[in-house]
Amino acid sequence: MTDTTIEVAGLRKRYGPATALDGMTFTAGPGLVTGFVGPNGAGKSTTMRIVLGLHAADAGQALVGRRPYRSLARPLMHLGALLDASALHPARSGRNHLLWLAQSQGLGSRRVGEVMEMVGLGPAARRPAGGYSLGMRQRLGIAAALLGDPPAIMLDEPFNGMDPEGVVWLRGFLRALAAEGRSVLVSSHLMSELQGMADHLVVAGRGRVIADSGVAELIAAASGDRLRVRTGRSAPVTAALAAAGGQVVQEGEDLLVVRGLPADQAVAVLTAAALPFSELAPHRASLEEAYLELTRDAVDYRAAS
Ligand SMILES: Nc1ncnc2c1ncn2[C@@H]1O[C@H](COP(=O)(O)OP(=O)(O)OP(=O)(O)O)[C@@H](O)[C@H]1O
Repeated sequence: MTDTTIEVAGLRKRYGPATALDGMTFTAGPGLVTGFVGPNGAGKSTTMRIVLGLHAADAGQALVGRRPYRSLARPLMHLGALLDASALHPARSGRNHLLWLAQSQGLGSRRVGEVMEMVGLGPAARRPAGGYSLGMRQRLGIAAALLGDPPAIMLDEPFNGMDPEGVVWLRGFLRALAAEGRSVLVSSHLMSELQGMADHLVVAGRGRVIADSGVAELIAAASGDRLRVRTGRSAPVTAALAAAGGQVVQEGEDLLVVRGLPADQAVAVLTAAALPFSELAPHRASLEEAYLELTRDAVDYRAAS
């Protein structure tokens, strides 16, 4: 498969007085699911619109396989994208919507049937798309993105409106696309959707990248050297671990968080003192915790607490 990295470099964009992009720079490479996350207004959709040539950047460039999207003769065969799942003719069936798209790109009708089946819309193919649920429209949009069997896929908030079964399906589906060597860029503002799926995370805030890192590294950094200790005897356990050099914080009735003490040493201390515990393990941060840590200073629209 050709290397079709999605690359944005130094993108700037203003809408009147509002700065939407302020030097957005990152790449989404082959074989990886890259999560593109950030608070509302961070510039994710604007970046994707510029990649597709729908909006012009004031500065910087966006490339797909080293070429601007607009210069590609048959773009659906290079990059498949879903920006707005509701952009369809309500009276047209899902199948006819795709047929119309396929014809515009010189693709045959067989591929339409294939992609409808891939996204699980086979049984609803001939129903008017106006009657599709949001989750079904997302599936139709993903089918459209796959029409040209492109080596790069870019989806804006594809989990929106999906039921839990749909979320599980889409996670596995995107992982499989990446495993075939495709570049997969997926925006979201719910970390839970990306947990266990994204290999790489680009975190945007106020129009620029504030973190660009492998998911494993991000989680390790946010996890720190903390231990979770669950015990019914918090007071003597706290005293014993503190005496061994740990900094102990009580997080719940029977839950302690300990810094500065390796797990094997903590076990040895508690065992020697014959103190009981039902859990003792390194704390592993969720992707959500890692993200909140990173974006603490970049949230424009935080709800009043
Ligand atoms: N067509 C437009 N006209 C005016 N302002 C715009 C336009 N598109 C985006 N903006 C502004 O640019 C900024 C970035 O918006 P954008 O939609 O790219 O963010 P986002 O990260 O996709 O947010 P969300 O998570 O809410 O979808 C926001 O301040 C937004 O109000």
